[in-house]
Amino acid sequence: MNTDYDRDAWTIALVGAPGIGKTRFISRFVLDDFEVRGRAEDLEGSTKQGFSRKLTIDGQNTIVTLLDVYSAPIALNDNAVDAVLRDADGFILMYSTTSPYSLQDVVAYTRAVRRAKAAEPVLLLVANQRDRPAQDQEVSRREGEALARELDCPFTEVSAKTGDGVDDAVGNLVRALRANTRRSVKKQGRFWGYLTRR
Ligand SMILES: Nc1nc2c(ncn2[C@@H]2O[C@H](COP(=O)(O)OP(=O)(O)OP(=O)(O)O)[C@@H](O)[C@H]2O)c(=O)[nH]1
Repeated sequence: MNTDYDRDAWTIALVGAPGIGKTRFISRFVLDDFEVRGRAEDLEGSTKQGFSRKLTIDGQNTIVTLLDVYSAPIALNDNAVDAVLRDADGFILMYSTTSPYSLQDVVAYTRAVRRAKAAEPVLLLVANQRDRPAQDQEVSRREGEALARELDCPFTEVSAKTGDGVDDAVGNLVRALRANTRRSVKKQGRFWGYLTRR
């Protein structure tokens, strides 16, 4: 039995406009279920509680906890929400491809995340609802990519409904978080080396 999951544990907060599919994304990732019912009912309406799944990414056992951060605009200036954001390791900035407004909102949510975190946060821009029919698609891939360049973070498209891209999105964010930790450990090493040489 492998017991080393908690050596690689990450908390990821989902932020974005109301009604774009954050809860369904969590349900899909944690329970492999889209319809929020039964056990998944517990996913609704939480701020601080996360929903965790054990999985293996690149051969390393991992626990990923997803937090559905309350998304009402007022929460952008809320101390309780700031505290939740501060505790998260990484962030999924989500919008829906069916809502240009939700794309615009990402900028304000990103600002809230950057304000809450002391160091530069590890971000992933995620476009949800890619399964919806062409006539419902109001935000192009190109617009998503342009915003990702502006925010200086990677970008991916998913569907919480079909599950397409969901595990890959979380996996890629975990890889970025691991790389970020290795970089800061290296920096700390250089700092200690500098101090001990003096
Ligand atoms: N077709 C399709 N519908 C989706 C998808 N994701 C979410 N939805 C629908 O969008 C609606 C809102 O989904 P939620 O997961 O509750 O959205 P939310 O962002 O958590 O909403 P708040 O809790 O208000 O912040 C639901 O009716 C879902 O069925 C998706 O990938 N594809």
